[in-house]
Amino acid sequence: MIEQRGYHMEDVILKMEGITKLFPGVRALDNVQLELRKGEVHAVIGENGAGKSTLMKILLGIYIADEGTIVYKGEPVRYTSPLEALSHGIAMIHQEISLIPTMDVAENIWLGREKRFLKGRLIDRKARYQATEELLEKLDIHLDSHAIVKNLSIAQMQLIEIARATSYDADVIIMDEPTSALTDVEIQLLYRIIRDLSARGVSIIFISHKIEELFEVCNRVSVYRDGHYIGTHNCDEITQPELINMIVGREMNNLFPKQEVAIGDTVLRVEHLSSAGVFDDVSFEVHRGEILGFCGLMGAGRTEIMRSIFGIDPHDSGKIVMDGKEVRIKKPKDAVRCGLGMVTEDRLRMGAIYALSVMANTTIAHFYAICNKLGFYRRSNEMQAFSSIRDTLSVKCSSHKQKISQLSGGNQQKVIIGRWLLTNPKVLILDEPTRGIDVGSKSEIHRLISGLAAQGMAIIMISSEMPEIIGMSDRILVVRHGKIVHECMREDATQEGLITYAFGAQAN
Ligand SMILES: Nc1ncnc2c1ncn2[C@@H]1O[C@H](COP(=O)(O)OP(=O)(O)OP(=O)(O)O)[C@@H](O)[C@H]1O
Repeated sequence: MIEQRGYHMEDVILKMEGITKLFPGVRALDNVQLELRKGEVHAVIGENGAGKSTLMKILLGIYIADEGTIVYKGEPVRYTSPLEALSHGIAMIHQEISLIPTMDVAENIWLGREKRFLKGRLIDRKARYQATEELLEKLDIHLDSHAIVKNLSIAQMQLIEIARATSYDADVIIMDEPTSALTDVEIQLLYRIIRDLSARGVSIIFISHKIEELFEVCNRVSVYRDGHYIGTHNCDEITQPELINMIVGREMNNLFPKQEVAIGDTVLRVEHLSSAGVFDDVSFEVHRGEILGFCGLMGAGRTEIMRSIFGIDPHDSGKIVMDGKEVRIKKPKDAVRCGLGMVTEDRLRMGAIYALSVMANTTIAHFYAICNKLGFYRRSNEMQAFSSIRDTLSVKCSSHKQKISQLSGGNQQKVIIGRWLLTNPKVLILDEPTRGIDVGSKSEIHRLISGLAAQGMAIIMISSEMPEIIGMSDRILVVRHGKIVHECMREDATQEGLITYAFGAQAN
């Protein structure tokens, strides 16, 4: 828990009250409130579509509330743009990286506000790099201020975003799922930065779906559900199950509903697969009905191995064998023909077609199956396929015609996952299937994955969440620096053991 010092923790810096926001056909927020105190880390939590982003967008002036008031530092305010909010000390760090890839770290941080001389005609480059180094040092971020952003990892980019927000001397920083692309070590660094900012009196709004992390880093938590405010608690006065109850509005006693399934024959065998500098001599097999978990640190090569098996990226050597026969997969189309399906990690960028409806986005990879025997499109088949996914994954949308772009981030993800679930492959590869997805829907997706395995599908699941890997997999492989370094059965897996192998230390 963070200690507050040097100011009164009771000082309220921001109060949003009675906030209501209507979109055509949706009451996104209904009489909602949020109270932020000086120097606190305040978690904002709720299911996908609960209204968290809409509330933040109202604070930043991206949307105008239909009703309600915002009082900031004792004054009623109504900003008209994020830039205006920023100039008053409210900064937001988005999940999507908003840096310019071809510029370096320092240029990105000070873009548009560099120190100038010669009547503003020349930028003071020396001052820019000096200020960057001081800023990075203060935050203990080890990055070269001259490094070009496109050569950095997503995690490093996120750290630059954080550095940029702090460089504005913001009083309030909103962090939208800040740890979703970070490794365990970077998460610890981020927590330290947050504690440090908080100790200096900066208030942080922390949006996250990872319940455990709230207890590690937040002082209070406000819960929202279906556009309603449910309540606010001190994190040390509420238990994890109580919080989950508030979020989902019902008892959740089985977070990992894994069914015991008899494991069948080998479906997919990968032999000595290598790609120079990316992964090396990877061999494994997966059986019918089995859930094979792939864990490891971010950047360990798990995604790259799967992308190569699925034909998105090439490999240099090795064999892929499906049902006993060697197959050549050069592009994803070949993989689909062999009976593979893959839900990629960056499914929103790779998968969502924003101009199309929720229904079209769900059924697009399933098109032939929704036609009748003569090959004519059947709307009723499409409706049925869509409804089954909408209901199983609780996709929140106002109608099947709604544009996917209007759905909350988590609901968009559910649609893309649902799309692949409909194609009924022999082997389904899921890369971080529940990242960004709320706790209730997570458990629905787990139930669905487990149900698919029970029907004989082989599942390969990459996840960075250890409880998810251990809770769902029959067998677990640990990848480190592009190699499989450990294999264990579910009953022998412990979080500490897996993490030890992932970090490369010797486990006992
Ligand atoms: N521009 C829009 N047009 C129509 N409906 C919208 C728009 N933006 C949001 N909504 C709706 O408002 C509701 C709240 O969405 P919001 O994005 O605030 O949820 P969220 O809590 O941030 O969810 P997530 O965790 O999935 O990001 C959803 O039902 C969403 O479909």
